[in-house]
Amino acid sequence: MIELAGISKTFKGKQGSIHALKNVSLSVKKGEIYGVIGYSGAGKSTLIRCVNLLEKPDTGSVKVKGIDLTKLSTKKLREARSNIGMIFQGFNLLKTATVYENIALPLKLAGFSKKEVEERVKKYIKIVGLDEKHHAYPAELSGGQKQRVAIARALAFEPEVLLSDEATSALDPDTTEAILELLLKINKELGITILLITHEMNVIQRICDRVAVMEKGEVIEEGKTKDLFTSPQHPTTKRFVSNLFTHKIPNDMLEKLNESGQVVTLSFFGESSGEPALATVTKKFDIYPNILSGSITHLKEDTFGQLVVHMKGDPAEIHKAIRYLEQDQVHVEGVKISDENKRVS
Ligand SMILES: Nc1ncnc2c1ncn2[C@@H]1O[C@H](COP(=O)(O)OP(=O)(O)OP(=O)(O)O)[C@@H](O)[C@H]1O
Repeated sequence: MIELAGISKTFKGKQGSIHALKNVSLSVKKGEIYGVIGYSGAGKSTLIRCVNLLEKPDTGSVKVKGIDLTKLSTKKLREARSNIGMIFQGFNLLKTATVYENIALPLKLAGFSKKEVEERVKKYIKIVGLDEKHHAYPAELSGGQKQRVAIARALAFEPEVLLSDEATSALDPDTTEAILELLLKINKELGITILLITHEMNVIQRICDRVAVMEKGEVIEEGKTKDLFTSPQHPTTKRFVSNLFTHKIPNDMLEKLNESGQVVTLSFFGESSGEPALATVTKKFDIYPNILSGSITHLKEDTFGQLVVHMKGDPAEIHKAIRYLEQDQVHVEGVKISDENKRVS
């Protein structure tokens, strides 16, 4: 649905050139939710703005549904853009217009008939759950409600692609969760392909099928969200994942426990596969596992769990137990003593 190939973008500033994007390529399939994550300045905003050509790349092609937008005339580009909705961190609502008008005005300007405008506004206000708020002004709405209006405004054009530029970054955790649920609903029920940028790993974890990690204008790692959680490769990806699971085992405790066995992190998918596997190895091998900490979190279509376990026993038995767990689809990693003392590396 979206194909970016060899995108580069340089900004000329007072202090010289800034290479915001360096030869970035990525591909988003139809019906997918694709996330781009990176720390501030990584180039995420520039990248997403290149998709609808709010920012024109210096080199590379931007294909949406097979059409290279960089090659289109102004008129054709305007048409192509109507198939690409966008939502922003700051909502971008008209303060002096009601919820209804905020959604209706862009449609009117685009030439939709009065009847069509009315039908679409009503339909999408309902979909985003703001039926009671037709006549409210933005100042009377919470952050989450404002983002719902912005989503309805984007959906009213019935686009096949929705771009989300840090849409939940200004919201509290509960409201973020509700907006992510809404994005999931839009993706599933309306079949809209979503490309989002974020600096929050929980957004990726909760709704994205695939993810690209950006740093200094480049994609440093890319893959299925599931794979990134179990075996992140790049140190930056590892940092993002470990920030989500902070199983803090104090260094002195770790040293002591390692004298009588090994402390490991077990990562697994599915709500219950970790503990039953652990129960089985206890029966099969001469080891005594003790759970030190654990957590389970929801991915888009799965659950992901981590247990930090002290495996007490003979090293040969522990080794056999670990092999057994790995064959049972449990990812096992030793917990190292670290400066940060957060989690596994
Ligand atoms: N219009 C511009 N003029 C000059 N430099 C720019 C411009 N837009 C972005 N940059 C620079 O390009 C780099 C990438 O910026 P970008 O906003 O794409 O990163 P980001 O990952 O979205 O960061 P943030 O999360 O802080 O928005 C930064 O160094 C930024 O200062």
